[in-house]
Amino acid sequence: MIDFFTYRDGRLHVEDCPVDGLVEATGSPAYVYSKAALLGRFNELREAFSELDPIICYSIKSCSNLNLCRLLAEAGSGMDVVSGGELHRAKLAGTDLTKVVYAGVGKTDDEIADAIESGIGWFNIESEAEFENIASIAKRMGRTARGALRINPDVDPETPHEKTTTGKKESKFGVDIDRARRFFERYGRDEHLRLTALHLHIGSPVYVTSPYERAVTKALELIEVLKKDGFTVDALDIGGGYGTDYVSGQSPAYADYARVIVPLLRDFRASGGTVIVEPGRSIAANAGILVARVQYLKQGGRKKFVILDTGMHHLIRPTLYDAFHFIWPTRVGPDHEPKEHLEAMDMPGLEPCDVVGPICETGDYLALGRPMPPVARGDLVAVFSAGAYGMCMASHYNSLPRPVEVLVDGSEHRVIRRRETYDDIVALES
Ligand SMILES: Cc1ncc(COP(=O)(O)O)c(C=O)c1O
Ligand SMILES: N[C@@H](CCCC[NH3+])C(=O)O
Repeated sequence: MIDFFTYRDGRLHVEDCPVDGLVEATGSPAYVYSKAALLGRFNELREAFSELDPIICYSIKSCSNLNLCRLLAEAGSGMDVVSGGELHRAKLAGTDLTKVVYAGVGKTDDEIADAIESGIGWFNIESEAEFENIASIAKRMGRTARGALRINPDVDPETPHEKTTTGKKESKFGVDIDRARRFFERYGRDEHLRLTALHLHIGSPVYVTSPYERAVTKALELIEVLKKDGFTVDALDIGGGYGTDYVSGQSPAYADYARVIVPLLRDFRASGGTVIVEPGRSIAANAGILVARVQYLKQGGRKKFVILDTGMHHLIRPTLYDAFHFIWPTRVGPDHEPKEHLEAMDMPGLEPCDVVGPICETGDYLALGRPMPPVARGDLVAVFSAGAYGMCMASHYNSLPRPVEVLVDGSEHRVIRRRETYDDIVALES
């Protein structure tokens, strides 16, 4: 099982907190996070890449609750943001703003001015038009900002779903690597937006290390060419995308990625270059679960449906990317205590179920044909590895409130975002 989410005597615990007891107190559905898991992953990453002493910019989009951002900022993390709203969160979390990188293809004038005013580290520049706009805003403000050109190294990240590939040619993100020299020729001497860095982000999740190897190698070759052209690139942001265990043991450890990446960047670092990484999923995904209550069981033809009080409106990944999330009751008999996800689904006495939500969409499911131990109306189930791209992608579709968010620390738990009410849902409507 995943660290800090373990079964003891048939009861799922988050750290030392039994989940069923916790959810009796908070109600369901609930996103439940483990502080130790979150910080454990952050420290594991820092350790694995320590030789490069990178600026770690946690990717806020993956799980944006302020309490979690604050824990990471306190541990020394910078932030990767893609909007004014995320920059606002980074500020509220107490982030060192010089360690903020700002990506996104559609930054507005107001967002840009705010980021310049805030003194962020780098704008990750996604197009020629955007460069010109940021440079002219900085000039008007009498300020200087730093930019990193986002390049598409055109490597296949081998992500499991085409919707999460980003670093190939003809992607809306960044510019093709072949255009980079021209980009520097045109803009590399600007005084208000100093183009001194490169950025890449090849996709997410990337379960193999070789695409990083190819992408970083291409970036370093480009840096050499740019140097000969008379430009200095003193920072390289290699993005995020590291995998996580949706299925036990599915993903390489940070140390495996580092084994490939660190040697490539050793000389760049030794010559004074700054390395930046932007992990999101790999820090947050296995720090959180979504706990829901079984509302009804239903037979449809030969199919058995387990109908929950959560669904695609709270966790859209299965619907959007055909993503796998291990789902298991929070209380089980001795025959059904899971150790590994795939092995668990081979246990005797399971029945294939479609695990679905209350939303009026056929696509509203969390799993199809999934072997599950017997469950009854009123039981709680946990959807694992839901810490990243869970709550932050949740919606009010069908006017349903979003779940409460709870943080566990040892045997204590604390509500870090209260459950929404119906009044919250209509609060902004006149
Ligand atoms: C530019 C950028 N950086 C970082 C990330 C974080 O990726 P992940 O959560 O897979 O680490 C993303 C999302 O894919 C991204 O678009
Ligand atoms: N939201 C995604 C992947 C895209 C990450 C952001 N570029 C997921 O749930 O897996």
